[in-house]
Amino acid sequence: MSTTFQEQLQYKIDHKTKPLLALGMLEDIAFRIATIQQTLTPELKEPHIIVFAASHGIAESGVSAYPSEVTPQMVLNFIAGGAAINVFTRQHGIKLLLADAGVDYEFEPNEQLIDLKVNRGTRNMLHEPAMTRQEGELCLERGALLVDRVKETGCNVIGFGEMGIGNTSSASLIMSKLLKISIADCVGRGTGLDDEQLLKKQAILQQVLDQYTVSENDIIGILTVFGGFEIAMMCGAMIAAANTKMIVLVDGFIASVAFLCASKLNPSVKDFAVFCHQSDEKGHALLMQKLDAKPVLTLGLRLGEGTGCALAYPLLQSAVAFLNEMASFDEAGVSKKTTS
Ligand SMILES: O=C(O)c1ccc[n+]([C@@H]2O[C@H](COP(=O)([O-])O)[C@@H](O)[C@H]2O)c1
Ligand SMILES: Cc1cc2nc[nH]c2cc1C
Repeated sequence: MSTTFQEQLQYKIDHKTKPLLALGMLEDIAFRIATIQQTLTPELKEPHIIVFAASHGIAESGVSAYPSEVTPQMVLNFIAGGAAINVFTRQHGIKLLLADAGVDYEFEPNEQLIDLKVNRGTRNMLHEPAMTRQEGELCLERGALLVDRVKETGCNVIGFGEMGIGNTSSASLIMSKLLKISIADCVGRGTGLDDEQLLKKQAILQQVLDQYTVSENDIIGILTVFGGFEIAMMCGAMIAAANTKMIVLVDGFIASVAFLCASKLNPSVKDFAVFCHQSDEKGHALLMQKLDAKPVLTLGLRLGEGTGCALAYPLLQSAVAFLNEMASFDEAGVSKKTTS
């Protein structure tokens, strides 16, 4: 009797020297990675994380606890190697790429910063759409092209992070619109708003939402109206990564919203995703539920930058290692479960 690939894979996992299912979520991760690679002996090669940075016009309306200039300042910090994502990618041997998707700052040419700048920040969507449709399409295209370049290194596992003061506002609006959920359920404290500031942010975002008529089927239209450049670029990058059968590491709230857009444009991206962590940002738990996702880590992070991807990566390595290296009951001469 012939067995399917999935049956062979499940058999291999189930016959490792452990009680059935005793490696919990590591078994799901191993199953997913092996299925993506269509092999019983998967490998993780040339892991990359790309951080896309962009500025947001809405930031001038008081929706973030930090000023807009933190975005270019943090880009300089990434270049200098001093941000959390630099530390964690160094720790785990992950190659970090930095892309300027649309920061409102003229950086000196620097070989560590990939210039994909579409504009110097989005427009304030309280007054006009965050970007033009052409800009939105350019973001998808540039994100995809960068991933195609990374693919040439032999990379088969890639995570996406972001940096953009104000981007939880864009993410909340996109989530609310695409999933038809009230904005109140999608808005959170972002970089750390207090109760009063949170209510103000919610009122501003409700005003934005009421202002535009865009169909929930028009994904690019929604990205265009609500921004931002880094979210649209992550969306294009995720689709390209899945198209070339890479494992797609999904980070926190903003990256998950980019993934939501990607999955609406191309439902097959879901087969390539590993949801790395449950962010503390309000809205993320509901978004994970709607995507039927069970994040690997719950650490109370709300940083972005792809930090959840970097922190989850060693667990993917463990999942692949147990599948490749652990002995089976037969190999080790260990007695199998007693059957009643
Ligand atoms: O990844 C997350 O879940 C996450 C949650 C809250 C905030 N952030 C980061 O904080 C910034 C956006 O927050 P805000 O308040 O400026 O909209 C942006 O740079 C994100 O990387 C990230
Ligand atoms: C300092 C700082 C670092 C960040 N990294 C990602 N989002 C951020 C927001 C702030 C404010």
